[in-house]
Amino acid sequence: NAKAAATPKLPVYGYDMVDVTLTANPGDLKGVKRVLVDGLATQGECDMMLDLAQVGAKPDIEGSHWYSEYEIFEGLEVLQAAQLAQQGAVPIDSAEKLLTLSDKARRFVLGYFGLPELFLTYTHLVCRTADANSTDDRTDLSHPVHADNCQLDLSDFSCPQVHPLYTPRHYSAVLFLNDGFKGGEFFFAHNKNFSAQSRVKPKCGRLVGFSSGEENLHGVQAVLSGRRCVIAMWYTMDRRYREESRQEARKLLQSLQKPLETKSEL
Ligand SMILES: O=C(O)CCC(=O)C(=O)O
Ligand SMILES: [Fe+2]
Repeated sequence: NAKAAATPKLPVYGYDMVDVTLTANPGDLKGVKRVLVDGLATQGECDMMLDLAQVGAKPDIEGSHWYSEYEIFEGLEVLQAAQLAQQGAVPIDSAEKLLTLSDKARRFVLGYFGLPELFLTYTHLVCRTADANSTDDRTDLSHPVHADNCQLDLSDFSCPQVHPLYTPRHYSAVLFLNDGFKGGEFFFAHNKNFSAQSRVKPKCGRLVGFSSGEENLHGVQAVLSGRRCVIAMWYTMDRRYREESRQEARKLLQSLQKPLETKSEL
């Protein structure tokens, strides 16, 4: 494999990034601000997130206008995860890991794209599960082609940034947690005809990162069978829009940590 011989090296962005390897660069992905890496999470970490989703992810009513009628769409936010830990429904470590993994992804995107500052504005652990009515000849998408920070207008393909639906999002990333389902590929799309420019096959630890504007139209192919889980993340360079609930989640988790064992010897 000629590509393997010339695997480009990534700069190391932190002590916990040494296992992160570049899988596709903007050129491979047929766009400008796009990147694909592997190794951002270990199998153990993916399993923790899958277990967390299994217990905590709940059907998303608000999103119901866009997701496929053949799939169940469930999500969990960071504060909800911390609250589940408080109730003893999930391990504290798992709720903590949702925070640390999403922050690791943030630091990677910040470093790779050479940004001065970057804040998470929303973090969502999300699973899409094919339901009993799903058939292999389905032609719909799990997530229609869209841009993350503007509202694509299909009449003229303009993409106005309309509030309040879209807070200022500058970068997006998706950390894939599993494979073993049918369909469910992420793809970048051409403007106008929406055909795929490049595709990403989900697997544990794989991260796709990209700028959130109309230059990065993307979608998700139908999940034909099984369950596909990811951590979806949106980032902003404007600190006024950072995800407040992360602080709250962190505080709550810190209050739950066992105090250090008191030493018996005096
Ligand atoms: O799950 C994915 O691969 C992408 C989802 C997405 O694009 C979104 O939620 O905006
Ligand atoms: Fe998106």
